[in-house]
Amino acid sequence: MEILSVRNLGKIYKGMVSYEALSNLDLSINQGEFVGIMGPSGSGKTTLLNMISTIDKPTSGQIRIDGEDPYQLSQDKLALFRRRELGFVFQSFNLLNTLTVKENIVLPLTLDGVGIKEMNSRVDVLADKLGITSILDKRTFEISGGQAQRTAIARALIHQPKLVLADEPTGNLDSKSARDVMEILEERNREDQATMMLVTHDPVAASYCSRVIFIKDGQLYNEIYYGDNRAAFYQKIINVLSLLGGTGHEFPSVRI
Ligand SMILES: Nc1ncnc2c1ncn2[C@@H]1O[C@H](COP(=O)(O)OP(=O)(O)OP(=O)(O)O)[C@@H](O)[C@H]1O
Repeated sequence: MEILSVRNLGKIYKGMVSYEALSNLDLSINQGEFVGIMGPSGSGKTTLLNMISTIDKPTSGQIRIDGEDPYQLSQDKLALFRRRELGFVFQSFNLLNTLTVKENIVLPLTLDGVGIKEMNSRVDVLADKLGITSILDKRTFEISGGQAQRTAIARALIHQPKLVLADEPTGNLDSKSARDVMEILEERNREDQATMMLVTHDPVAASYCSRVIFIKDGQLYNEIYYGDNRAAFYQKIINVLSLLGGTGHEFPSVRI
């Protein structure tokens, strides 16, 4: 079943000089897929993510999430749609520092008026899966970057959204924590069929996806699927990146 459908998407930033950041982009993500988006700096990844996460409006084309065109919704319904149907994971974690880990995780449920018992049971199950049970009562300044990102992932998954959108989720982590976070995302995708789209510069992170889509100059460049194993997929990703161009800084060639 198709969860995300992007058709003929175009975005022109208007200013002193207009800039076409995306043009005629088609993309579709099925239920249970874990899709990585890669491309050189300035290729349009963030623009695409902003359109899908309903933060910014496309200039042309159409986006449907589970059959719904979010841009046809009123402002109120759009806010509700974003909160209920989407989950977000950011590079900078975006946790609220005045709240505990647990309070951060249940925030989407609190806003939706879910009962305490239901909330507690969902947190317990998810915290166990993510290995953060022992830090649930800590404040965010008392936990590590890796633990903060796991907390953010728990918050993104707690309301069982249709689509989880992750923007460079490993960007602020050391390589060990980055792998842990990717393993957790991959596990939740595989075991719970959580549908995910991840924008990343990191080929190691991308190698945990089931498919990687490459964008160049605002257009689809190529896509590759996970084959037999992660090492081989990583190598395929590196090969496409080297064809795409870009600097070593943009695409760190960390070995697996
Ligand atoms: N608000 C804006 N106004 C004008 N141009 C913009 C705006 N936002 C982005 N752009 C331009 O659109 C193009 C695509 O930008 P975008 O941020 O989507 O790229 P990206 O692939 O996410 O890059 P990076 O990997 O560096 O984050 C770039 O050339 C950028 O300069």
